[in-house]
Amino acid sequence: MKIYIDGNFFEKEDAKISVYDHGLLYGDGVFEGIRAYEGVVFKLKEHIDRLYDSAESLALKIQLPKEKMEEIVIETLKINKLTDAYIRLVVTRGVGDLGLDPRKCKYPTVFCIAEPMEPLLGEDGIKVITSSIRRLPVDVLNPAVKSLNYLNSILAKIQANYAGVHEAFLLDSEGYVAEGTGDNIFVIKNSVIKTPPLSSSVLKGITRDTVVDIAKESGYKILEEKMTLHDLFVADEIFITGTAAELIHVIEIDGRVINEGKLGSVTKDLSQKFKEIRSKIGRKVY
Ligand SMILES: Cc1ncc(COP(=O)(O)O)c(CNc2cccc(C(=O)O)c2)c1O
Repeated sequence: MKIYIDGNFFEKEDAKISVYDHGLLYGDGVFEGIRAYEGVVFKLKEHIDRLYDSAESLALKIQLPKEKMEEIVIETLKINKLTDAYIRLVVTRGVGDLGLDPRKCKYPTVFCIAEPMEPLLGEDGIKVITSSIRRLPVDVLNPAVKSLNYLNSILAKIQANYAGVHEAFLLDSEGYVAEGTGDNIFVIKNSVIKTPPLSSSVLKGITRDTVVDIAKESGYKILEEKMTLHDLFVADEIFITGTAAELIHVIEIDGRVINEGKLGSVTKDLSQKFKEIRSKIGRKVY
């Protein structure tokens, strides 16, 4: 595997960044997780737009134009001859003396990893718990910014691991359901689809947006609405969405079995429609 770092490609074992990189020292940076299917990078423009918005929100100036950043992703896939891949694109504040002041860093570090990833066949559903760790409030560290600060999610994931389940859901500071550690949440009740609004401390997931569009085009009633754990406990169906996860149904939450532990018809329909389009919307590599 060849890794892109600041204009050059390195073999995996030689792909290193400085210990003075503020991305490492302080989590000062942003990233995107992107997927390519059959030689098409799914919604590459949308991912690059979100990356630059996240950077802008942190006053992190990316000198490279968006077009160049897109080419970095394409070139990284080409040099590794990948068609179905998971891509990690990272921009840090850059190398600077010790001390968190961003002005110590003269220019950002940019690196891109691409690894083979077969499209998920749709796991057999997941069990989740509700974490006691609350999602960061929008006025503390806005989850809309996809930063390198993932400890909030990691602490919740540790709780899921100890509970022996796949995933943890986080509530926002008001107690409403926010999102998973690396995924958005959808709930179906009486054929109405709901997903937490951005004001519930969630990342505006690109898969989430795609599923909302598919649902609307399919004629479903879909709402962005604050939800409580009660809404999830009595749901007909629950599923999560994310670039890595795609769509995966939840079979149990905090011990409550959902839809008898089976894949629901709405989730199945949306998942099939997502699989149909995932290699058709985006940027061709070859
Ligand atoms: C907190 C959070 N919420 C929602 C999503 C889903 O967004 P997208 O539909 O745009 O992917 C994410 C993104 N989730 C994500 C992205 C990259 C890597 C990993 C990982 O688990 O290694 C997880 C995320 O990190």
